[in-house]
Amino acid sequence: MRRSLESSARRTTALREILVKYVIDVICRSTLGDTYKDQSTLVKVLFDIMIAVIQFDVTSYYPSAGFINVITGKKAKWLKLHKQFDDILEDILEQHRNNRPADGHDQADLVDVLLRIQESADLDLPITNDNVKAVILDMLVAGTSASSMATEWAMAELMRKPDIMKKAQEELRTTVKGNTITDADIESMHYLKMILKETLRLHGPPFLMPRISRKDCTVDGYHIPAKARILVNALACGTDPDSWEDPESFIPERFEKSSINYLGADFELIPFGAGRRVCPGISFGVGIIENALATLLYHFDWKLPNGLKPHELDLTEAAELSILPKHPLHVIPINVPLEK
Ligand code: HEM
Repeated sequence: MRRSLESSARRTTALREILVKYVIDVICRSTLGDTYKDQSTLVKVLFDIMIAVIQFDVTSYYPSAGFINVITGKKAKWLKLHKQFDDILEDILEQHRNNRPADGHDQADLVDVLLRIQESADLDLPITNDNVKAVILDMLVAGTSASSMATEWAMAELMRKPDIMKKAQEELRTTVKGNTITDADIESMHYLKMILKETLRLHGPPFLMPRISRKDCTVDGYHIPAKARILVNALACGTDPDSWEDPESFIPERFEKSSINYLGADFELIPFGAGRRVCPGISFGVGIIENALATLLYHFDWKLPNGLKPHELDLTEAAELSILPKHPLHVIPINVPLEK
C-alpha cells in the first residue's frame, strides 16, 4: 500500500482501490499462506463481488420479483461472478493439495488446516469441498469489504477534520521510531483507537443484522412474535441520541472517558454485531484497519484535489445495504521523508 501511494505521490488518487488491494493482500497471506498466484484477477473479482453484495436486491423483499434481476441482467452478472470466483477457489484448493506442509509444520495456513481436517477419518459430519470453499469465501468477502470501507470512512472523516488528523499524526510521529510501525507502537496509539471506534460508531460497514426471535416478546411496546425475522440496525444504535451526545458529529474524544467498546457487550456500539453470531474477525479487522491508518497517517500528509476545502467534502452515504461513501474518496498523498 505504501509503495503504491508513494508512486502516486502528489497526484489525485482513488483511495478505495488501494485499500481493497491492501486488505485482500493481508487476508490472502493469512488465509492462503501467500498472495494468490493471479492476485490481480482475485482483486478484480472480489471488488465486483463487494459491489454486488452491498447493492439493493429487490428479491430480498419480494422473492417473487426475481424476473426483474433477469431483465436487468443482474442475474447473469452474478452467475458469471459466481463461476469466476468458484474457479479461483478450486484453483486455491488444488494448489494447496499439491503443496502440503508436513504434519505439525508451523507453516500450515488456514486452508491447509481445513484440508487436513477434511481428510481426517473420524468426523461425524464430513467436511465437503464446498464447505472449505465457503470458509475461504467468507474470510475474503466478509473481511475485505468491511475492513476497507471502514478505513475509507476513517480517512474521509479525517480529511474533513484536519485538526483530528493532525492530532493523530502527532501521536504517531512522536511514538514511531524509523521506518517500521511495530505492534507495540499501534498498541500505544490511544487517539488512533478512538478514531477507529468513532468511525465504526458512525459508519460501521454492515449495519443491518438479521435475527429470528425465539419466542414472543415485547420491545418498547412493540409485539414481536416468535420466529419473526428482524433486522437489528447497528447504525441506529450508534447514533441514538438517548445514548450519545451530538450523535451525528465525528468526535473521537467522546471515548476518552468512556468504557464503551465494540466487542458486543455494549449495545450502543455494535458494528461487529453481538451474541452468538458476532463477527469472528473483530481482532483481525481492527488490526487491519489500525495498521492501514497508521501507515497512511505516519508516512503521508494528505490534501484534497481541485482546491476542495475540508468542509466541502461530500460524505453522503450510498443508499446501499452496507453503507459506503457514495463518492469514492479521492485524495492527494504527499510523502513525508523520515527524519529519524
Ligand atoms: C471493520 C471490520 C469488520 C466489521 C465492521 C465486521 C462486521 C461484521 C458484522 C456486523 C457481522 C454480523 C454479526 C452479527 O450478525 O451479529 C460480521 C460477521 C462476520 N464477519 Fe465480520 N466484520 C469485519 C471484519 C471481518 C474480518 C477481517 C473477517 C475475517 C477475515 C470477518 C469475518 C466475518 C464472518 C466469517 C462473519 C459471519 C459470522 C457468522 O455468521 O457466524 N469480518 N462481521
